Amino acid sequence: MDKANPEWAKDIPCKNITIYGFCKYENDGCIFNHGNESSSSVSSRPVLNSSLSSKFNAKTAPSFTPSKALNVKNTSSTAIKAEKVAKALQSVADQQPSVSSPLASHSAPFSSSFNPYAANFTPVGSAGAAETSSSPPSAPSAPSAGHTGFNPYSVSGGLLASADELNPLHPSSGFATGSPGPFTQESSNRHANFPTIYPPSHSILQYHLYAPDPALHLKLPLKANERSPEMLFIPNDIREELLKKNQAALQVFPSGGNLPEIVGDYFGLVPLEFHNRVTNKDRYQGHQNSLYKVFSNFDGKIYIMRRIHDVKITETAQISQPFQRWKKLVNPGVVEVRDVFITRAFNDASLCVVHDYFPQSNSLYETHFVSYNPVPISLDLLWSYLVQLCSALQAAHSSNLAFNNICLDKVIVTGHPGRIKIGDSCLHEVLHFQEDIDVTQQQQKDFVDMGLLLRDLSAKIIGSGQDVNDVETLAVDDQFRLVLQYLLDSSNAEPKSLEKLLPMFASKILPVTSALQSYVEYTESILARELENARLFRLMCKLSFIFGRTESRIDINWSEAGERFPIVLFYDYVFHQTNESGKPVMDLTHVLRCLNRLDAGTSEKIMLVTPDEMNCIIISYKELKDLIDSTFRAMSQ
Ligand SMILES: Nc1ncnc2c1ncn2[C@@H]1O[C@H](COP(=O)(O)OP(=O)(O)OP(=O)(O)O)[C@@H](O)[C@H]1O
Repeated sequence: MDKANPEWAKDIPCKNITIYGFCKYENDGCIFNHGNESSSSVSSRPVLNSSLSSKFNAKTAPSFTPSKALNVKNTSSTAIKAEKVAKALQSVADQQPSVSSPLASHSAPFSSSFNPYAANFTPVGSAGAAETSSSPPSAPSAPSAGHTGFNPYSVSGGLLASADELNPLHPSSGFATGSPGPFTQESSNRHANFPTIYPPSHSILQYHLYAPDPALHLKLPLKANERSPEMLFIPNDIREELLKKNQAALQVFPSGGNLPEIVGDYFGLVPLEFHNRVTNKDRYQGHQNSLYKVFSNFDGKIYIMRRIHDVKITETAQISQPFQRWKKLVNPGVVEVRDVFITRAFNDASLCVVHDYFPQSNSLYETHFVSYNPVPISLDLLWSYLVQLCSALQAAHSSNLAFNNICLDKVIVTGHPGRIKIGDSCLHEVLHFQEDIDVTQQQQKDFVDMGLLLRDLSAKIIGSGQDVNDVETLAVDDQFRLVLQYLLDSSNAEPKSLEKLLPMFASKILPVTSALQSYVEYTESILARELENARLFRLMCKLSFIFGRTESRIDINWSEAGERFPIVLFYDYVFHQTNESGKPVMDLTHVLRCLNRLDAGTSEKIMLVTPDEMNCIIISYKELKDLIDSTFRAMSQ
């Protein structure tokens, strides 16, 4: 080999790429092949690395770019600092190929901030596998178990998963192989074109920019009185879930295109169905349908609007009567209907039904069958679903209503622990208005539909037989099997009713209610912890507004003899503590304690010492609070 002439190495793959996925000397003289077409040209990064570096661009990330809107005096120096930070972060991002969200790793180039007007729109809270990365709903057994957490490093969901593995219909996904699942040939064909486009491109937040939980081996056993910083904040999995929900809720669709700007009282239509599945022909009387997220001009809230294309409705009663009946139905197991109207905004006579919107919700089918990471079904979860569905049925049937649409596609999972709601209510009644339909018969059909839904789900439990229709082969306990047999019994010997059904599993209702209650208490306790955040944040802002301004360095009031000097010392006392050897002490508890006392203006006194330790001031929190308030007022006048 001729070491003087690097030509000999141009076709040999660089080992750094093989081992680490990237070569940091690629642009710095490394003579081996980095996967470029021509090794002699200026090399581009290998695929893995390029997706990473494009995902995180600290320079363009708004968190690191000073806002132009702010009229800050030292804008240029801030910008220079921000650029330095950005550069440093960029280089860190470039050097860490493994730090990536599993979503982002398969996405188009990432724009670190959410840009609702980006032309390249892809849904966040929409249908399909799109939402499958969110934390799965859990069995109702324990609230903490519900927080399995989003593991960005997991192999199946992380960088190591190939595109094929992420395809729900790919054999390796476990969906197409093994047990054929509960679906008949027809139903699996119906979903055969489910897209593999997820994850979407631009709208993924950099969740890693927040402090992650420490690695397990660093989680030291704490004494009863000790707290780690993570324990002081909202748990990461809940924070991430709420962020994703907010992001999905606020995402808008680029204006222009075929969609009307305003439909009735609603605007900002965002299509929610981004899948290629063929709609069940019998549904909606064979009419085509579309689902949109919409913003209400009336109350500013977000809803979903289902449009049934090209319907003929001649009398207003067809709309108003079913709507009046269904809008009274309020139950946690039902997606409430808010509005029904006919519009010509789509250039046809479309029927629009408006329902409550639950960001990031997925149908049961998406959650358990076609997601990248299907939520496993357990018996506990099935009992929970059964109890919730019965509650919804009880509410509807007692109002002389029937759903007519209980199926895997129309029941959505809205949150932990396995909370579900029957969607799409009221529509069936509008479309079949004046048809000679017996509600009691429809209610009987609801029972059977519920049985079919639970049977299909049971078939996904590990150990269930291949024949979906055979309840005996399902891996459920005898009690659940009896419930299924009762619901699916077609002999019509006696009408099915909740009075007969509920006693069959009365003992199972209590654990479900306990789990839901525990979860409520858990989230309430988290909420209580966060209660003070806004107050402390405002206090921090107030302190930061007045502390460290340029004028304070020349103003006599801020000098050692000045009346505002205690503020300078207090700021140091709170944030700039050092230990005996001069090392910074960053004790969050100390900060919170001081700020809380300052906010309350307690009479407790503290001793503030000058850095040279030559002078000290003894002052109460009340006096400090008054001083800070008066300074702030003087500044804002
Ligand atoms: N109330 C809701 N809030 C938020 N998202 C919803 C709501 N209802 C449905 N979705 C989302 O919209 C997706 C599409 O719902 P839709 O009812 O159109 O299912 P579908 O399988 O496309 O049915 P169809 O074949 O009848 O069109 C659901 O999978 C879910 O992710």
